[in-house]
Amino acid sequence: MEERNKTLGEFIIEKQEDFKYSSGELSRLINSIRLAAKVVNYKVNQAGLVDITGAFGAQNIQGEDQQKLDVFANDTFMETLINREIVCGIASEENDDFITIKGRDECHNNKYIVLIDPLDGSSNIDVNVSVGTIFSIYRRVTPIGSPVTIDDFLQPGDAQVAAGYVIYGTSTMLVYTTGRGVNGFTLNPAIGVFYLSHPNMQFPKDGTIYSVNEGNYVHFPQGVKDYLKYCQREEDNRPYTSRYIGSLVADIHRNMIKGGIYLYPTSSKAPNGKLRLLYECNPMAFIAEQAGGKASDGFGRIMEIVPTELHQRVPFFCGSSNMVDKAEEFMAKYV
Ligand SMILES: O=P(O)(O)OC[C@H]1O[C@](O)(COP(=O)(O)O)[C@@H](O)[C@@H]1O
Ligand SMILES: [Mg+2]
Ligand SMILES: [Mg+2]
Repeated sequence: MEERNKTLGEFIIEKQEDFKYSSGELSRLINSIRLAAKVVNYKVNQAGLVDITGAFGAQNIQGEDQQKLDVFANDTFMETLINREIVCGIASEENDDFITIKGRDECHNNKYIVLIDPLDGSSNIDVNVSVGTIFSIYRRVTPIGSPVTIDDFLQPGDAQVAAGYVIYGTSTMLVYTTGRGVNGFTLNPAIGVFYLSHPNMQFPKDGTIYSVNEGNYVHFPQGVKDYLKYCQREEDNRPYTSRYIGSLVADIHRNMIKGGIYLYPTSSKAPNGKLRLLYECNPMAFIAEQAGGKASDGFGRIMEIVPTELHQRVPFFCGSSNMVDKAEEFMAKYV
């Protein structure tokens, strides 16, 4: 079968031996995420027609006003993952704490845990701009059969078994890695099947796009300010183009295809940055590095950070390797 016409299901079966832990569960887990993504995609596409936009009327542990679609997406992914008996624990941006799941035998015999940002780019839901879902998969570190603990979730990004995202955009794509490169699948909405449309995705080493919320400029560290001035200076192939969608998944997806860097630095409003290490930065970093890009906190690899809290935030610089290197050069001047 021609590579590009392969379905996600066929790809998963074929690549099964590629998974770090060649077990049926991981492929069934990726398949579960595919199913949930289709349900969320259907709702995202109805956002203008049914009452699924606007605030839900509650705040999450991050102190953010939950949007109705945040809650719908969270419920959908949670129910799908719980009912499929593959994972022993789930942590979500929308849940204060992680949840543990017992198998049919009422024991904790499943070996994978999932961390998820069910709806990324919440500020864009009501204005018909691309949003996404981000997921990160680990093998538990506590003994199989014993109760899941926070230690199973506080693992560095380098321990991820798989990670990926769904982008609900002009088309809906599922992009994921199991540590053997990055592959992108586009949904044919007419028949509800994901097809391999972007095999072996690669981050260009260089780019001319930088993505940052420049509204926070005055609060940025001096190294970031200097790097942005470098991007804007009339030299070589600069000034670069500034493109910021406000949905992490969409900004990084575009930069992975075209070349570019995404930055969410610290600021007075976000002393540790805004993005969460476990279910935003680590999975996007795994994707970026597997595609030949880089992901840093401004000084070192994101995936080497040893987490201390479920919802901890970190500064995030992610994209074309030469651009991340240059940004780190400017940051290093002020340590
Ligand atoms: O509006 P800001 O402060 O620029 O933040 C935008 C960033 O915040 C996020 O929306 C955070 O994700 P959530 O929408 O999942 O909370 C990112 O997707 C995006 O890159
Ligand atoms: Mg997010
Ligand atoms: Mg979110």
